[in-house]
Order: sequence, then C-alpha cells, then structure tokens
Amino acid sequence: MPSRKFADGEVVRGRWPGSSLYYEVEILSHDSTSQLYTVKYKDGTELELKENDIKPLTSFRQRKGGSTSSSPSRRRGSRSRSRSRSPGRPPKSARRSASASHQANIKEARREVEVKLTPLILKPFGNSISRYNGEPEHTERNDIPHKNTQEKFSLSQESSYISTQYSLRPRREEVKLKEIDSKEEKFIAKELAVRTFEVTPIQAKDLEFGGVPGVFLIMFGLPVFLFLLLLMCKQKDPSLLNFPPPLPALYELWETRVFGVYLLWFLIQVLFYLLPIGKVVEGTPLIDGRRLKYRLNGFYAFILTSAVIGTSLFQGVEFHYVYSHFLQFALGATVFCVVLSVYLYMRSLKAPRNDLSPASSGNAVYDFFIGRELNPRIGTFDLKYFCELRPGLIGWVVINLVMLLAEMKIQDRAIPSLAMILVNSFQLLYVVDALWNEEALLTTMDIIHDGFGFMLAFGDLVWVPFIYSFQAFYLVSHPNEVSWPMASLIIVLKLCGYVIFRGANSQKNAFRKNPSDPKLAHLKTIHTSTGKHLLVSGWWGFVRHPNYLGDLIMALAWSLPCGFNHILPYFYVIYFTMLLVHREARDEYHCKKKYGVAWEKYCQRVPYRIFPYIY
Ligand SMILES: NC(=O)c1ccc[n+]([C@@H]2O[C@H](COP(=O)([O-])OP(=O)(O)OC[C@H]3O[C@@H](n4cnc5c(N)ncnc54)[C@H](OP(=O)(O)O)[C@@H]3O)[C@@H](O)[C@H]2O)c1
Ligand SMILES: CC(C)=CCC[C@@H](C)[C@H]1CC[C@H]2C3=C(CC[C@]12C)[C@@]1(C)CC[C@H](O)C(C)(C)[C@@H]1CC3
Repeated sequence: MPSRKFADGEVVRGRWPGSSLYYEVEILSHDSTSQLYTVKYKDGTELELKENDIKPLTSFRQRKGGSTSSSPSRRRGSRSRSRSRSPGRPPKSARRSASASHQANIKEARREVEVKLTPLILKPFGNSISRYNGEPEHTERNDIPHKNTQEKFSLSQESSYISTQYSLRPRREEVKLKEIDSKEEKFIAKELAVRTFEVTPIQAKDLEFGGVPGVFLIMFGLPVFLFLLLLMCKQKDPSLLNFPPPLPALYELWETRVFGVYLLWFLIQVLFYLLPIGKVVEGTPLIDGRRLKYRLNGFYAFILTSAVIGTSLFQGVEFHYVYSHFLQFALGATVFCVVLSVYLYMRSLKAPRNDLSPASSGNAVYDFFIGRELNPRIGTFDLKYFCELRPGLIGWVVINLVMLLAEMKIQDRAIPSLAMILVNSFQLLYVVDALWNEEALLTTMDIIHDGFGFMLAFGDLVWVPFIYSFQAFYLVSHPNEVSWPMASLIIVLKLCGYVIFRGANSQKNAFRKNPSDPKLAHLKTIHTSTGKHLLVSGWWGFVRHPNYLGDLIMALAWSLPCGFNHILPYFYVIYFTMLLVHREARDEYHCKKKYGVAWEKYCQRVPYRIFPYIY
C-alpha cells in the first residue's frame, strides 16, 4: 500500500500550482488512488496537490523579527477585501475554529517568499459563482500576471456569472500590480459601458423561457389561466371536459375595497419586515465583492401575523369576505404585481450596471419579465427578498385558513373535514419550514441569478397564494371524506417527502457553510476547479436534485386528500413537476458552466436528475 508523508490536519507549505511559490496550507485529506492531497489555503481555497508540491513548514528558512503577517486575509488591503472572496471560503466562524496549535504554527512560520492572494473579478455581470474553467490545471493560469487583459476578459457572452479567481503575487510586485489593477478597473468600466449600451445581441444570449415570444405568452397566459382555474373550481362539476365558464367582465371583478384590504395586508407585512428583530446575515458576494445584509425575521413576522389573525378572529372579523371575493382578491394582487413590475423596470433603467441581474438580456420585454435589477432596494428594504417569503407565502397560509372556515360555514360543519385539516397542516409545515430556514433562500437561483421582475413578482404575490391554496379552495365546494387508514398513508407520504426535502436541503446548506463540518465527514465529495466541492454521496449521491424529489412527493401528499373524482386538485402536482424539471435544466446549465468537467463527473456518478431510475 503506498504510504503518505503528510497527515490530515497537518499544516505545511503547498506550492501554488504552476508557480514556485509556497503557501501555508492545511492537509484536509489524501486520496490513495490518485495520490493527491486535498489542501486548504488560509483563505479557504481548496486544491489538490501532489506530494512533491508539499513541503514541511520546517524546510523553510525562518524570517528573523519579521513583523509582517503571512496571512493573506490580514494583509489583503481593504479594497481587495471588499471585492470578491474565494467561492469555497468558509464563513468566519468556521475559519476561527482552527485549533490554537494550528494558529501558533502559522504565526511561527514566516514566509521566505511573501505572497498575496488577490481575487480577480473577471466578469462584469453576475454574482458569486465562478465561471466554468475546467479542471484544476486551469487554476495554474492564475498565478501568471495577466499580460493580455483583453484575453482575460474575453468571456462567453451567454455566461452571466462572475468569475473569481486567485492570483498569487510576490509582494514586491504590489505597486506594479496596483497599476495593473487600475488598468483592469478601467477596462472593466469600458467593457461595462460597451455591454450595457451596445446591449448584448439577444440572439447571442441564450434566453430562457422560450425567449421574447415565450415570456410574452407567459405574462398574458398565466393570469388568464389563473382565473380560468379558479372559475372552473367553483363549478359544481369541475370536470376538464366541461366547457370553461366565461371570464366575468373586468368591472365585475374589480373592487376598490378589496384592493384596499390587499394593500393593508401588504403594508402590515412591510411593517413586520422592518422590525429590528432577528439576526442580520450577509448574502453571497455580488459582482463587486459587496455582500448585502439581510435581516432574518420571517419567522417572527409569521408569529406576529398569527397573533393579528387570531385577534381579528376573536374580534369577529368576517374572514368569509376573502372567500366570497376570492377572484377580486386575485385580480387586486395581479394589478398590484403589474404596477410593481412596471416600477421595478423603470427604476432598473437608472440602476448602476453592477446591480443588473445576470439573467437580463437587453430586450425590454424579456427584462420586464425576468427582472433587470438583481436586488432592488429602497434603503435597506430589499423588495425581492421581502416578496419571496412574506406577503405571498404567509398569505397562502391565511388563505388556507379562510378556506377551512369557509368549508365549515358552507358545509355546515362543527369541525373542518379531515381532508381540509390534512391540507392545512401539510402546507403550514411547508411555510413554517421555509420561514424557519429563511437564510437558505439567499443561495437560491431566484436571489443569486434572477432579477426582480414580473416573473417573481407574479409568482410570489399572485401564483403562490392563489394557486398553492388550490386544494383547500377545491375542498370548500367539493367535499371529500378521507378514511383514517388513507389519512395515515398520506401522512406517511408527506413525512417521507419532508424528510428527503429537508434532509437534502440541510445537508447541502451545511456543506456549503462549512465543507469541513465533522458531521459531514462521512460524505464523499468531488473537487471542482472553483475550489468548491460537490457532494456525491448522501442525499446528493442518490439523485442530482433530491430536494426536488422530496418537494414533489410532498406536493402529491397535498393533493391526495382531495380524492380522485377530479384531476383539478392535481393541477399543482402537474405544474410543479413541470416547474422543477425546467428549473433543474436551468440549474444543470449553470452548474455545467461553473464546474465543467467536475460536473460531468458528478453526472456520471449520479446519473438520475430527480426520479431514481426514471429521470
Ligand atoms: N414550492 C415551490 O414552488 C418551489 C419552487 C422552486 C424551488 N423550490 C424548492 O426550493 C429549494 C431550493 O431550490 P433551488 O432551485 O434553489 O435549487 P437547489 O437544489 O437548492 O440548489 C441548486 C444548487 O445547489 C448546488 N449543488 C448542486 N448539486 C450539488 C452537490 N452535489 N453538492 C453540493 N452542492 C450542489 C449548486 O450550487 P452551488 O454549487 O453554487 O452551491 C446548484 O446550483 C428546493 O428544495 C426546491 O424544491 C420550491
Ligand atoms: C408561475 C411563475 C411565473 C413563476 C412561478 C415561480 C414561483 C412561484 C416560484 C419560483 C421560486 C419559488 C420558491 C418558492 C415558492 C415558489 C417560487 C416563488 C419557495 C419560497 C417555497 C418555499 C421553499 O422552502 C423555498 C425554498 C423558500 C422556495 C424558494 C423558491
């Protein structure tokens, strides 16, 4: 059996690939087959090195009285700190947890060659995800000062991600490099000007959702479809074979009072969002290295909302009004969403280029849909983040409650049906889970990649509350008695889905937060050229999107209590399968770009996307 020279956890010097510079690293693991060590640099960058490229600390001459810290993070100027971080860099808390002896080792050993790790921002659009640059040998390019800046920036047009790479530079070159940096900055500014004003030709960019015609259809089709579904559901026989009822005239649907109630609801949620309670966390780094701050108080907002709703019920507020004006509320929310989308588009025209979403194309229609600005904010109020979890998601739970009360009233029941209780409690668990794990939202495609435009505004404020509550709405006028054995089976299904959904999301979130978390030590990973790893065992070794699988199983469990008389309550499962299959394809596309060969390796090891042995 081949022997290894260095032990896990040992602090040594690792050669930066392609250079003669050595850097303090910690040995993370050793692969006996490839004979490669996975090492971690002090700023969190992880690479695989050959044994020849690793030297014990003692083999380096000590620098007498050297007062300069060898820590790249300490020496990194404020400018570079404010730019981008290593994609694989663990959070501060994780870095601080290194043992005291490890720290002493680091302090004791002074560099012969002093170097600095400076992140270079290579792409003027996007967020914190690195561009596809193949396998590790590509990182070797990074230590070479960029003679040809143009080459560095000639990135594929369709890639909308920032690429953060590290340059290892001898210290004496710093002044020279500052000049290069300032040239690079001027270049970026010039590039940006060219890109934004001579807007990327639409055909040169891969537009999602069927491009301009596709989004045009979605924007007009979805609201019409929503009203058709709601109207069909209200029919006595909601069979798809029945001719859909005609859409009522607009004047019948519009009620200013309803709109006022909707605005009041929205403002209450704004107020709760602004309350200075809850932890403040930083989002993923933006193109310019900035990290936006987000207050996590969604769960508190939910508790406060429950208190308001409970008090109103106690005071005798007539919640049936929402049921009897359901279509009017849906229209009010749609109008609000259109006004909001117009506002978002108009303000995005004045937004600095760095604030534009990597998904935006330069085409007005497409950008109105996908969102031109990535994180529109009024002061510290983040419009997208707020809308994603508050008025719509919490509104969904309130609408479900309204349906439960309406069922009792219309069907003259003393207690709600078992089917209604199941639907209400399953979806309540889903929403509470989302609010409890609010921080996880910060790494979703919606926050990192998509702008805030009609798609998310309509999705968050109209689609989620009025379509996701569809099963409860259906049960009000189409009662279904569920037996206890059937209910038990549905509960087991829901719990299975939840365990997969939560297990997969938590495993990935914990791994992304701290890749060396001892609780995850049993999991196998593959290295990618960005410094990040991909999980290839555990939930993420089962299928490539285990969280989607869990979500879909839960969706089925939400529909089953409605029985098998009609397909309508299964609309959510069908729509959701389509949404997640499409979302998976979008994510796959981005991951292929980000991780290249490593992603292909992952796909070979984990061949199924969502459904094992099926898809
Ligand atoms: N109810 C709804 O309507 C609805 C709609 C959409 C989504 N969702 C739910 O929202 C949650 C989040 O979904 P999402 O679409 O944002 O996608 P996600 O699956 O949470 O995230 C995808 C990202 O995970 C990372 N990743 C992929 N494979 C990995 C691996 N093997 N190891 C480590 N990291 C890996 C990649 O990003 P990095 O490598 O950059 O970290 C990838 O871009 C899901 O649970 C989903 O079911 C619900
Ligand atoms: C129909 C149209 C135009 C768009 C639909 C998209 C929209 C409904 C979804 C896009 C991202 C989704 C999402 C959740 C809800 C539905 C979306 C907004 C989510 C808030 C549900 C709860 C989860 O736990 C989550 C991870 C927080 C979800 C984040 C993404």
